[in-house]
Amino acid sequence: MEQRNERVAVIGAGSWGTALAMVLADNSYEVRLWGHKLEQINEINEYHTNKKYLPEIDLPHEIVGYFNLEEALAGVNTIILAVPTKAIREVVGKISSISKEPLTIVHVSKGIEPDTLLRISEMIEQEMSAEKLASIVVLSGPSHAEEVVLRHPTTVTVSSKNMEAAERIQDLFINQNFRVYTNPDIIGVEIGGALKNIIALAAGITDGLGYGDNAKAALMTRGLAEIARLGMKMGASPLTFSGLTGIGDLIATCTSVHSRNWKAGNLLGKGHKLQEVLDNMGMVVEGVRTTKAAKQLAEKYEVSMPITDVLYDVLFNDVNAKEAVDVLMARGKKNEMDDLTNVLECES
Ligand SMILES: NC(=O)C1=CN([C@@H]2O[C@H](COP(=O)(O)OP(=O)(O)OC[C@H]3O[C@@H](n4cnc5c(N)ncnc54)[C@H](OP(=O)(O)O)[C@@H]3O)[C@@H](O)[C@H]2O)C=CC1
Ligand SMILES: O=C(CO)COP(=O)(O)O
Repeated sequence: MEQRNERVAVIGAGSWGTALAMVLADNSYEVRLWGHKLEQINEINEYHTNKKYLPEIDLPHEIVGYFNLEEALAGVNTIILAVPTKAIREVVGKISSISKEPLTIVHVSKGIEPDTLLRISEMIEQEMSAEKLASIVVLSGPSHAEEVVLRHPTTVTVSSKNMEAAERIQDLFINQNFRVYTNPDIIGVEIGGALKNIIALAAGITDGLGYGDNAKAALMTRGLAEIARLGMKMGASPLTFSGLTGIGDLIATCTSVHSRNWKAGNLLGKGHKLQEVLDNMGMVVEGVRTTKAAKQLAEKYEVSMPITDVLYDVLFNDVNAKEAVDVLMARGKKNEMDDLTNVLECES
């Protein structure tokens, strides 16, 4: 395929940034992959590998690694921002001070900032000078990097306040293996992607405790109910939670050995301490910080989020994982239709 004229810079050379760079290279764009570790960038350019994050994979030679951010951004008007939520402000601040042209920023991170309780698109809006920002687009959905780089069929969703920009990004990424949908509900898309990590941690814990499929199905179903309850209060459409960035990503993350959130939960369920688990993971486990943020959001919006509550206690108050499950099971009786009725009321 002939190379397309547009250059795209992927900012963040971890698992997801590298996988998305490969999709763009498959689509014949000139891809610049920026990372903040010189040794890793040298590895990408000399050996065409990124062994720490994707050990088995050879990268296409069209992907060029950049260590200098100014050089990576030169002549570029679309960037893919693929750093953990914790690093968003620092990295976007640097981009804002360097960029010369208005940029479309496609963020692919799944988190909420504790304390400010902002979604990632809102954090970007705060850090980027208005005159340097063309549009913000979020790309989310059930998409483990490890499968995307094998070109296994994957579906994702893009959303933005500016749907023309979202459609442009749909065209940028879509190919035979990577199918991209649009959804105008940016709140629902960002909330679903961030909060499924909490439930994936919890699913890992019950698997680690040896509880099996019934417990996991219960967590996923009741987890989606509490995500949707909060999301609707924040202004999301309930329908988004039955889409790719809701139930779709929840299934992928709660049931996959690739998920870092599931893996971390699994180790916690087996009795390991949180700090030890995080120290050994070597990659981001977004759900830990997001649990803090979601607990604060539940208080702010006065929404009941029992799974988030007990997970918070396991992570931050040293509550034993088995006791936390006992707390969930001993809650007062409920009518399952209460949540479903809320959804119908919201739709009417
Ligand atoms: N992995 C996946 O399959 C998917 C991930 N996501 C989301 O994408 C986001 C990124 O995740 P992922 O790539 O998997 O994470 P990884 O842990 O695999 O990689 C994160 C990358 O960001 C870099 N980084 C961290 N802090 C900074 C900083 N301050 N400045 C510059 N670079 C920094 C890391 O560098 P260093 O090597 O130095 O740590 C690393 O290269 C997360 O929000 C995640 O939820 C979404 C969908 C799929
Ligand atoms: O979001 C993901 C897949 O859609 C990746 O999940 P983890 O961060 O748990 O690996």
